[in-house]
Amino acid sequence: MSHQTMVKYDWQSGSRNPWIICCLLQVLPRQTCGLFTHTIFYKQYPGGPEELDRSIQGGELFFTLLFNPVSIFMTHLSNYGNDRLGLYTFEGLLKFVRCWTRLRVQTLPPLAVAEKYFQLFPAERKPLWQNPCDDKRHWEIWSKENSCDRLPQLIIIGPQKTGTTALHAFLSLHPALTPSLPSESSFEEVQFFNGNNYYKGIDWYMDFFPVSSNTSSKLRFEKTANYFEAEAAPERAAALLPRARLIAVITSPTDRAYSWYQHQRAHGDPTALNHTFLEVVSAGPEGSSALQALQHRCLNPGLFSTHVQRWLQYYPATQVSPRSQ
Ligand SMILES: Nc1ncnc2c1ncn2[C@@H]1O[C@H](COP(=O)(O)OS(=O)(=O)O)[C@@H](OP(=O)(O)O)[C@H]1O
Repeated sequence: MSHQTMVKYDWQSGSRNPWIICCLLQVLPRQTCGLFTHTIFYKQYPGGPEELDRSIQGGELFFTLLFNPVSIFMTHLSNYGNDRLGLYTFEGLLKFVRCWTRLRVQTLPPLAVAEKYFQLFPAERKPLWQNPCDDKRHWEIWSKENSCDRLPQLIIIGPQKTGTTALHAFLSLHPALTPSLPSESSFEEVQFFNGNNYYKGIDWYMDFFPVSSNTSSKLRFEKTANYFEAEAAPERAAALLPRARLIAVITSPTDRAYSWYQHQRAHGDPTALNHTFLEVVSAGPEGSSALQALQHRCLNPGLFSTHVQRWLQYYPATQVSPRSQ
């Protein structure tokens, strides 16, 4: 057997590493890259060729195929024509499966596989970023320029109008804390876990936390006040920053709602300018959609229990610090 390249994607690590359908492009999830991304000889297979044969004949590779509805194995395109170790591996695997199981093995062109995959795993149409530093295999194939010291350990999650700007300013003065860099569009807020910035990826997020020699020992933090009520934020934050500490500021929901109403008036929101606070908070279903939307923004973040409970589904209570003003 001559030299060949085999790339194996490990489906058994349990890590969710999905990709997305974006701009009409279907990108299949590339699972954790497990074994070989370099050229190897059959005889030099780690543990000996019998290890590879064992994996094919009822071992790890066989189980990978057995337990996953869709298996994707890749080889580098340039090696595709003469990847003899790949051909050996998969011919052997298919023979073994046909001989010993009743599985009907199907092959499909890439687009059809993508369609099938997203049909089976619709939740994976959207990404859920995880910390590459938590898995040695991810970390090893990650860009050399990246560092594990570029994610926050503390997040002020809001809600809006509870004094989060002041809290952010006070914490920024502390010598042991480093705030995220200000955003051009949203000032001190990064706005990553709650909206479309999330799709810009973790490199985009990490750029808010530059590493420098005198800050690496400091605790990095960011504040985004509308993470608190954003439905997707707890799961996303916990996937990337499972050990982060969170601060939520709890204040009177009425004061908070009124502050938001005034905020909107100050920003020239016509609905807030044309209605009293009482009209906004007491509007019924017959009110205009703009009025309903304003009412929602006034009241929804104040449903503290609902939102805190959602965060507690993803973070242990010991990491969430509700703070009253
Ligand atoms: N230390 C302290 N204690 C209590 N309240 C405080 C404090 N600092 C600021 N504030 C009041 O908080 C309101 C602004 O909240 P935020 O900074 O969270 O607003 S924002 O969501 O970032 O826009 C805003 O409330 P209103 O003045 O009622 O609008 C601030 O006055």
